[in-house]
Amino acid sequence: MASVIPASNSSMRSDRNTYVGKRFVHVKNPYLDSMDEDILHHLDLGTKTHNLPAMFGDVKFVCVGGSPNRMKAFALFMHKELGLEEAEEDIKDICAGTDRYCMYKTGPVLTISHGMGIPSISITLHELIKHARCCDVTIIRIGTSGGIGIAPGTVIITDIAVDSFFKPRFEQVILDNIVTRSTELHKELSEELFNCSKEIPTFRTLIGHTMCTYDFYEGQGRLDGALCSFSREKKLHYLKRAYKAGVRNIEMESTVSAAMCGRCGLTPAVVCVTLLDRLHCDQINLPHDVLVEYQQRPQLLISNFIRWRLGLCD
Ligand SMILES: O=P(O)(O)O[C@@H]1C[C@H](O)[C@@H](CO)O1
Ligand SMILES: O=c1cc[nH]c(=O)[nH]1
Repeated sequence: MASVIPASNSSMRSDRNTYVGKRFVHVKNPYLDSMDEDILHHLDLGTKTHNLPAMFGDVKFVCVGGSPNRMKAFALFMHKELGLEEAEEDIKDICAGTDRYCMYKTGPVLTISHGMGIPSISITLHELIKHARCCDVTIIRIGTSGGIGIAPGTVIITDIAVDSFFKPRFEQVILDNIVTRSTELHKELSEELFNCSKEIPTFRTLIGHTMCTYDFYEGQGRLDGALCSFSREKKLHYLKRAYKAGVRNIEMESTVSAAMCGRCGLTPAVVCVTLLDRLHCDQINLPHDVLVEYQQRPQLLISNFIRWRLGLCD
């Protein structure tokens, strides 16, 4: 791990929860304060080697998504949209010492890739949140998903993240207990995002429930995995029940993201484009250029939202 500040520097050990009158990021772990050093292994950062409060203290928006290339493209796009002076070549991957995740900072926007699935994003969020000394942070997952009963290319702003039983909960196994946490998202933020989407006439945006699964194949009722233990009829029956329960898309990170961020004082949102209609097919067979354009849709919406929040819109 690259050392950027002297190991003896103690100025970074600022007290937790020091912001008054603001919604600050807070951690719920009494053990962290007694640690002499904390190595954020998967981000290749650490409390003795990096001045984390100085690096991230001014962050107001955290944008996360699965793929490193997509998130790098988003960071470069935000850099342009915010009209920042720094040369594009100087925007470096903060986590370059590891190939697990990538991270870029452009003004108040931190962009991070989280890999695929609940365990992967959960590790990212633990390491991201536990030494964050920021306040009033909005965290938005910008992802892809499978739609239910809607045209591919539609962008869904999640109002409620639900599990495979259509329940708004995230079940975390802790030791040998199942701990259930709420997956409530921020209603006003979803509405604010939806209002921003009205300025973009080139694609459709909806608010709906998002189902989060532990798997892409059997877990999402696909018939094309290495294993399949149900019939086409059962699959369609399940997806139609999901639709009736308000689910409009399926992905793999929203419940844990809502549960963790909500508990730690970040305001979470989830905005995903749909790549297919699961009532019609299981395979994603879009031409490459269409896939790329679809993936840019949530990015465009979030860029508009951030510029609007920062007072940069006309
Ligand atoms: O952010 P991405 O596009 O990676 O999100 C969805 C959910 C899974 O991580 C992945 C499955 O293809 O795409
Ligand atoms: O069908 C899909 C497409 C993208 N991501 C998912 O999790 N499911």
